[in-house]
Amino acid sequence: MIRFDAVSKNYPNGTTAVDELSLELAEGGITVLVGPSGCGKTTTLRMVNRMVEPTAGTVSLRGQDIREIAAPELRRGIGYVIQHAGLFPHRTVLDNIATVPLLLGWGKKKARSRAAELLELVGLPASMAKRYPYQLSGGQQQRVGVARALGADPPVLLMDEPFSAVDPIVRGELQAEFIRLQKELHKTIVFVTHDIDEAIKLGDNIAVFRTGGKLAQFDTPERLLAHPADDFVADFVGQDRGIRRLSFVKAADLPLREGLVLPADSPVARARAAGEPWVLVVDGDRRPLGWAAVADLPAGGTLADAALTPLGHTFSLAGDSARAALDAALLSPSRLAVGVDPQGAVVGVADAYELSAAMTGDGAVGDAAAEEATAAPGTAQVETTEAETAEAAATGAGTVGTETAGAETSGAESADAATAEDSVSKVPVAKDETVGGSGGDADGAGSGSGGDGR
Ligand SMILES: Nc1ncnc2c1ncn2[C@@H]1O[C@H](COP(=O)(O)OP(=O)(O)OP(=O)(O)O)[C@@H](O)[C@H]1O
Repeated sequence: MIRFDAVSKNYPNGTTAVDELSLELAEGGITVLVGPSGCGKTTTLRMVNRMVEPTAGTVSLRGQDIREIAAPELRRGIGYVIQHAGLFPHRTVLDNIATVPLLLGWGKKKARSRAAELLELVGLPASMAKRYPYQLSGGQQQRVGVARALGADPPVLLMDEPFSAVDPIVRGELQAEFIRLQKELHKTIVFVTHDIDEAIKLGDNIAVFRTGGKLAQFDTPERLLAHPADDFVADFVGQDRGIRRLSFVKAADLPLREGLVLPADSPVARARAAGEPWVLVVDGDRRPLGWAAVADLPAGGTLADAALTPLGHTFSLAGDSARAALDAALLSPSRLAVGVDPQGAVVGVADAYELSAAMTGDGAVGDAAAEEATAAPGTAQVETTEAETAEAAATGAGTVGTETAGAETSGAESADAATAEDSVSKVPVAKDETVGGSGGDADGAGSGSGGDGR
């Protein structure tokens, strides 16, 4: 639904921020733009809401060239979340969230009641409504930023490093909450991060950029991990991509052995006949009781007479990934992983070798989709020059510097002064002008990000 056709952005100083980008972002999905600093992620994101205008090519939204849509109208349907949330410091949490509905002329009561709903939606207690941003933690502020962007229920959300400024634990919580929220809302989300783990966790599709604004690969997380298009992507994705890839292989598809699973009333001789050092003893409902070490079994009788070693943890064939299965094998006293069905009954066991062979051999489990992977254009990496780096620092493009509360407050104040519907058109302009002062876009649209959540 968002489509880039041969889109480039060149700045007068000779920087190519985005180079002939062609990309189609799925409706209702999360597309993550990832890559090293200065590779054009933020520029690409801002071309979607016309904060940056392309030098060449076309960006279209649901089939319509966005140049045909007035920027204020376009932005009404596009929520915008930035690093550090960019909340208005002099407004309460509730009024921050109500910003866009108020600008749209909803009236105070309706806007605030919508804001209260959104507060709950992002997992914040109603008691926080009257607080000011400085009275919230970084993670809470970020939730308010997300709630504000959702104010007018826009179908599209642009998120620029929204979780980068919080510690890893809070970040994990925000990511989990975000996944939950998206399951409910099905927004079309473009999400910028420099963190490949975050990209893999959140993205339905991932666009990896290299310096020079070139798209290196556009793929699902699974395919990116299984088939990086070139050395640059492989390096960027990381050394442990094999292990991480297992998260996308369903445990249900793994081959398991049943011969080592024996009911407690089985004769000891049967366990010996299995020819393996361990057997798994189960009850009448095939629930696991524990491991029996064959070498330590009594001479006769049944497995009910044997001393059992506790199980370790099992993995679920219904919901777990191959990664959980491999983990279960590595931690198991027998080095065998136990797969159970939703009722907790044992389906079978496998060791780490069998599991990894199934996952990495010819015709490996979960590889069918990966086979469809298309090779991405493997263009040479363009190094960022020192001058460009200095330019980036000076303009503060995509950095916190442009996203100061002060800049956003000015935008807000301008908005407050204008009439409601009018201010919808004026806010982005006021904001761009304010921020543009720190080094604007060549088109005069301003390179700074706004904080009005739209
Ligand atoms: N207004 C501008 N004028 C000149 N060059 C610019 C301008 N804005 C951005 N650039 C350059 O365009 C390139 C891409 O910048 P962009 O902010 O899109 O990168 P990014 O991938 O988001 O980086 P980061 O992860 O560091 O935020 C950089 O080299 C940057 O210096």
